[in-house]
Amino acid sequence: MTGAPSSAPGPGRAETPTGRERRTTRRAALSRFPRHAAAAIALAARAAPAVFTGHVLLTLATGALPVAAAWLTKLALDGLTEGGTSTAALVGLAAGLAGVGVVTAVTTHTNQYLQSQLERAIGLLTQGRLFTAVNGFVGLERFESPAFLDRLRLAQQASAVGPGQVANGILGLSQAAIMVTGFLGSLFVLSPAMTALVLAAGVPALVAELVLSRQRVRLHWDLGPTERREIFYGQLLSTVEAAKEVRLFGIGAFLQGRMLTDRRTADAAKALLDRRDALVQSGLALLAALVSGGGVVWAVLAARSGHLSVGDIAIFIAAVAGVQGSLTAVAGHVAGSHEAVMLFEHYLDIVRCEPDLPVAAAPAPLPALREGVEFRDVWFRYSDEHPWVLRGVSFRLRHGEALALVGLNGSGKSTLVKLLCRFYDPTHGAILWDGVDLRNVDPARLRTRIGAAFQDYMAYDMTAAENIGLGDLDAFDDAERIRGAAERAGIHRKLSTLPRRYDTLLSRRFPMTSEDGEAATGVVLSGGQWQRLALARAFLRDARDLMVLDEPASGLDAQAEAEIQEALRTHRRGRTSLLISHRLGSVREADVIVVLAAGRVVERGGHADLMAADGEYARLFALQASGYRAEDVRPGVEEAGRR
Ligand SMILES: Nc1ncnc2c1ncn2[C@@H]1O[C@H](COP(=O)(O)OP(=O)(O)OP(=O)(O)O)[C@@H](O)[C@H]1O
Repeated sequence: MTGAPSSAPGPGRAETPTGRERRTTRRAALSRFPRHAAAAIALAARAAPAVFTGHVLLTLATGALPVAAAWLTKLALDGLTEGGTSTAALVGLAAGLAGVGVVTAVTTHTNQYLQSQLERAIGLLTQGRLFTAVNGFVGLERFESPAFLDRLRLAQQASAVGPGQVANGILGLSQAAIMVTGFLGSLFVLSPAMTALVLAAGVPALVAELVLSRQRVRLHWDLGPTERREIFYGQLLSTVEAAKEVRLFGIGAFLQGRMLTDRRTADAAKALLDRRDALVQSGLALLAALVSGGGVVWAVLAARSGHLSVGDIAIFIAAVAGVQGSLTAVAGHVAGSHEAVMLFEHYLDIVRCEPDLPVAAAPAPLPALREGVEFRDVWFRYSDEHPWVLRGVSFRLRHGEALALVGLNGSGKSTLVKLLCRFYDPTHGAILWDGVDLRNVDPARLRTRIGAAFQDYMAYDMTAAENIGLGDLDAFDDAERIRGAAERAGIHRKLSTLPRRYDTLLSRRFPMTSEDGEAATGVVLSGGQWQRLALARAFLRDARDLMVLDEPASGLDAQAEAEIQEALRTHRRGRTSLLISHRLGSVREADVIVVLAAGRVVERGGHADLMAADGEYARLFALQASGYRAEDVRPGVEEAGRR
């Protein structure tokens, strides 16, 4: 195959919505509101059923209390001014008022506590579900998509507080509705015209709040990349990994400038919305003040002409304020829950996301490797927008064989390994495990069969034992196996001398407590020591069918490299392995060497054959060997180096 396949779907494309798609999504979001609000409420109820029930009951009860207080006040005032009411009845009304006050005070704080408890329970449940979903993405493509990362950030925010906000918003809405109904009823008895006026004045507030809440959600989304960049610059300025270069190159102020520019951009957009918010709210507040002011004038004149009693005036003032306050609260709760539901959608999008790589409904079984792995005309690019990285790669790795991949930087070696672990699927062509296409097997099952040390290995801020044990959770607490792996990776001696040996924290990021309960300092390993630790982690999985080592010795000193090469040679014997290395001295003993150039296999064969062919491999080998001229190497050492 010579030409590049033309219609390959790129893995990143599906996650990058266009402006039109985003607008359609927003419109559709409104129609999905009831369904998603119901999902959020159901989630809240499931997180802590008893707390949720208590919170609902108290919230609804709190809605009726102000109406009851207003009526009790009216009756007491009328009783006092109009006469004919017994003292016992007046005392009863006063006691009722006091009782309402006591119940209000108690329920308010109890309800606040229940609300906090509910939010914590929801946060725990949703964070768990969110990261279960994230862990379920078997590939890497989503983690490289800016749209996905924005959605994940919003989902994290929304999952922690979203369902609680939705529940509170809807409960608050019900509470405000009870209050509005109670006060509207009271007001209607006194003045139907005023009731209509107060109600009409509340409608613009509702509409305005809805529009503003949509704008706020849109702003959250639009500012996603800016805010993530700001966090990125902030991390560069505050993590030890970047601190060296930041100081040496004197780029602290430069990065800080970029961070603050992003912050200013985000702040300017937020300030614009806040100004709009303030303007609209002030206008609405003015309207409300005019309506209630006019109402009070009318009530006083009506009382003067004998149409209203003193108690009527009291309940009128309470009702106008109550209706207006409740309508504002209704608008606020509608907007709040609308905003929370729209944010909660990001959470739902992630937890209900389709698998990132197609997983067969009935995956093919993946028994131990018997024949080998075959790359069959594999073409790959990271997305439609990216250039081809692999262009029709075909080769076989036979069972029990040690295969080395060599080639210049960027020729596609690590990409091949990522495809082999099925972090991505080939755009065209296939990778076959004993003849079975990797697309047809369960990725988790495939990975249990592979041991690997990646070029960009992880240095976990955990103890030494944990750093190795993560290689195989079955051996996580198996000190013997962990020590064995460390010995083979040549890091045991170093780990044995650490303050708490294998239990020493390999980080200064977190506090460590020593055996006597005192605070102790974590230890920092050198680059080469970390690389040995990463190798030990890989060795812990060495009973797996296939060992993949991507530049396992790039950071090691000459002696360590010789030791590791020896360990790898011993390990490879009779096992299937794939080694990537730029140090051609370490690949010469491989059974097969595959040379990649610009995503194509340009040579393959044993070291001697490739040297005899005098092609790309021989050129690279000679170039590297010229750095070790024979006259500079003592005879014994030269021999040892060749072993
Ligand atoms: N996640 C990614 N998204 C987009 N392009 C990528 C990604 N990873 C690698 N590439 C590109 O793919 C090409 C091959 O990269 P790869 O890491 O496979 O090369 P390599 O042969 O392992 O290089 P090296 O010897 O430097 O490790 C490079 O041009 C690189 O820019």
